[in-house]
Amino acid sequence: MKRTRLIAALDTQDLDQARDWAEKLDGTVDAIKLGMEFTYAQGLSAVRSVAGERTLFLDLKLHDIPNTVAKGLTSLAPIGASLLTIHASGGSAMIRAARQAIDAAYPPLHRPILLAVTVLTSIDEAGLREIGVPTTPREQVVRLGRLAMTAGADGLVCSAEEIAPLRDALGEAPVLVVPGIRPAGSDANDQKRIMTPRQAAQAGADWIVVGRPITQAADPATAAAAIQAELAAA
Ligand SMILES: O=c1ccn([C@@H]2O[C@H](COP(=O)(O)O)[C@@H](O)[C@H]2O)c(=O)[nH]1
Repeated sequence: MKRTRLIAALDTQDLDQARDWAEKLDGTVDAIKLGMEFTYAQGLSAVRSVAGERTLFLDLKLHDIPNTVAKGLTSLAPIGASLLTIHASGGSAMIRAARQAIDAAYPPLHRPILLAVTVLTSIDEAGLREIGVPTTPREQVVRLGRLAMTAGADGLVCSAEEIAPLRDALGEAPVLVVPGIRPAGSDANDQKRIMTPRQAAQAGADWIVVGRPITQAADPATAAAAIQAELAAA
C-alpha cells in the first residue's frame, strides 16, 4: 500500500514563527505548506527563505479569469513550489490556462503538481446550498474533480470523505491532497468535513494537510510524530 505523506500547514503572519515551526518539524513532516496568511504578510521572498530546501506546498488558491490565473502562476515559477493550488470552480477554461502556463513557465523536471481545490473542507451541505449549489459535497466534489482532471489538473484537494467516490469515478490518476484532518479528540475549529489521519490514510489519501493540531500543540514535533505513527499503522 502507498504511504500517505504529511504536510504541515504553517499558518501565521510571523516570519520567525514560520521559520521556528519549519525547523522544529524538519525530519518529521514530508512537506510544509505556506498559504495566503503568511504570503500576504511577508511576501514571496520570505516564502522562499522559509522553504529553503524543504518540499513546499504554496497554497494560494488562485481563482480569476484564465489570463490572470495563467500569469499569476507564471509569476510564481521562481519560488520553486512542489504543489500549487487553483480553484476548480474557476471552470475548465481557467484550469486549461493554468495547465498551459505551468507547462510553459516551469522546467519539466521542476514542474509543480497542479491541484484543483474542489469544495473547501469548511463547507458542508448547508454551506453549499447557501451559495446556490443544491447538492451534497460528495456530488459536487466528484463533479468538480472530473472537470478539473479533464482540463489538465494533476490532482485535487478534497476532504477524506470524498476519497473513495473520487477513486471510483476517476481511478488512481489524481493526486489527492486532503486537509480537514483531526486526530481523535482534537477540536474541529472551522472545519466541517473531517477525518482522522488513520481514516484518511486507509481511504487512500496521497497527502494529508494538518495545521492547528500541529502548530498549536505544546510540542509541534511530538504532535507531528504522533500523526506519522498513525499513518504508518493505518
Ligand atoms: O479545502 C481546504 C483547502 C485548504 N485548506 C487549508 O489546509 C489547512 C488546514 O489547517 P487546519 O489548521 O488543520 O484546519 C489551512 O491552511 C487551510 O487553508 C483547508 O483547510 N481546506
